[in-house]
Amino acid sequence: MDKLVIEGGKPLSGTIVIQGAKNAALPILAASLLAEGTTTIDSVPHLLDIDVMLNILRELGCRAEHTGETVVLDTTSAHTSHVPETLMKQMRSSIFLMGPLLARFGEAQVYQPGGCAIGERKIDLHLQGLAALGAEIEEANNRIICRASKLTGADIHLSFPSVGATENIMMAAVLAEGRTTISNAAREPEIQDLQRFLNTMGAKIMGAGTDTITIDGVKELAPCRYKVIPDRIVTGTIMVAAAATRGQVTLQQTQPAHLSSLIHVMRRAGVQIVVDGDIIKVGSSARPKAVERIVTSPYPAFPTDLQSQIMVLLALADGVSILKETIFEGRLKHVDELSRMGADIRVDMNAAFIRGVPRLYGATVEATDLRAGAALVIAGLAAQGRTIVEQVHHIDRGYDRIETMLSRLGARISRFAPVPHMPNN
Ligand SMILES: CC(=O)N[C@H]1[C@@H](OP(=O)(O)OP(=O)(O)OC[C@H]2O[C@@H](n3ccc(=O)[nH]c3=O)[C@H](O)[C@@H]2O)O[C@H](CO)[C@@H](O)[C@@H]1O
Ligand SMILES: C=C(OP(=O)(O)O)C(=O)O
Repeated sequence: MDKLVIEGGKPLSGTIVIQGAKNAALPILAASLLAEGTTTIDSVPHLLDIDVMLNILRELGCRAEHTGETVVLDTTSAHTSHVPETLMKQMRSSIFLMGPLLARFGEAQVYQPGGCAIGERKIDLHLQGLAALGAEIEEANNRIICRASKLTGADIHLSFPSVGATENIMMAAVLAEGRTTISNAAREPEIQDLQRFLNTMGAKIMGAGTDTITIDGVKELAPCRYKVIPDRIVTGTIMVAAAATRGQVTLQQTQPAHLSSLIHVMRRAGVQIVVDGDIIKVGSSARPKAVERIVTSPYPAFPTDLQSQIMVLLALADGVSILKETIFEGRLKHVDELSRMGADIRVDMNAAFIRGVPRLYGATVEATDLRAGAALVIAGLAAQGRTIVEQVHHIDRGYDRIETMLSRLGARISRFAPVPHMPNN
């Protein structure tokens, strides 16, 4: 397992171009299955999750090449609706195959998806949505089989605005007969990106970005070329890293409108942020101020995917902050690791009470999930001394070579891969 070794205490400085969004690219790649032929997707980052998605698509019979930031995907010879269990287990986003497979083949044979251990992460809302469109669903042990000789539009109300369920239902409903309306839909920017992509393929979807999405089914979709939006969570991670190290960083090719809640919180913490078109400049020279209360909630509120990163800034702030996680019940595991670095944080139920300390100290810590890992990297950059972050594969799910990106900003960070064992003879 790779490790990151960080010599902390150096302010980040320089300019960085933000990668395409993992959480937009993954459903878009799955949705490409809906059209027969060659679709080209630009701005696709090199991530473990993207590799897994491309391997699943290959297993289904597609041809997929990822060169530079572009994926060329030929879905013509896709021939099976069965996603192997081993690939399903490698990430949560494997569940995105369910809607497109059902719409294209009238059947999807999948398994409970895997992914980071941040909560129970049920898929009941995905299944209820597909059932409302006419799918028959069989569940036995870990296996899920959805079948529908015909999908028919329906009015679907989500009891919670689940991002993945909204996307799966959109992807199944595009080829259904008639109109589907999703109410209490998730409003995340990645849903708007999926709508734009599907409409570029010839779908008729309106309303993404609001809580009501209307999908008028079409007979078929055509392949297209499409560019994925910038990754708002990677943008946010670098913004927090710049502030925590008291550096000056310019982030290019961002979508600042997608980060309003983070910008608001960081400004309350005393960080200077200048927005100019698609550029965000972050600068900080003083100790951050505590922020009384931050609550993670569905977009446009503060994102759960930036909760662990902002905690590092608050751990260094002057005063006491409260950070409440309402989306995933198991997403405060980084607290123990940050405490090993000198942070003073107490957890009560789903709330972290953070008493800021003047400095953190390097330690050997373990990335327990993707964003927890990113937070530990930020903590290591800001800390005095050497930090070793273990279980880096979690971070590789969402950051395209994080050490290369941070080295460009002057960070002292290197990756160490285990030396392969050489037999004596
Ligand atoms: C690939 C991707 O886009 N991942 C994002 C997506 O995950 P994901 O789509 O899995 O997140 P959801 O919005 O579905 O989940 C939010 C909450 O709803 C619950 N739930 C969800 C579905 C369901 O059928 N039943 C159910 O109870 C989950 O357990 C969780 O507590 O949105 C999350 C919330 O913004 C982000 O943290 C993830 O980075
Ligand atoms: C939780 C995340 O991703 P996933 O839904 O793919 O596990 C994330 O991106 O922070």
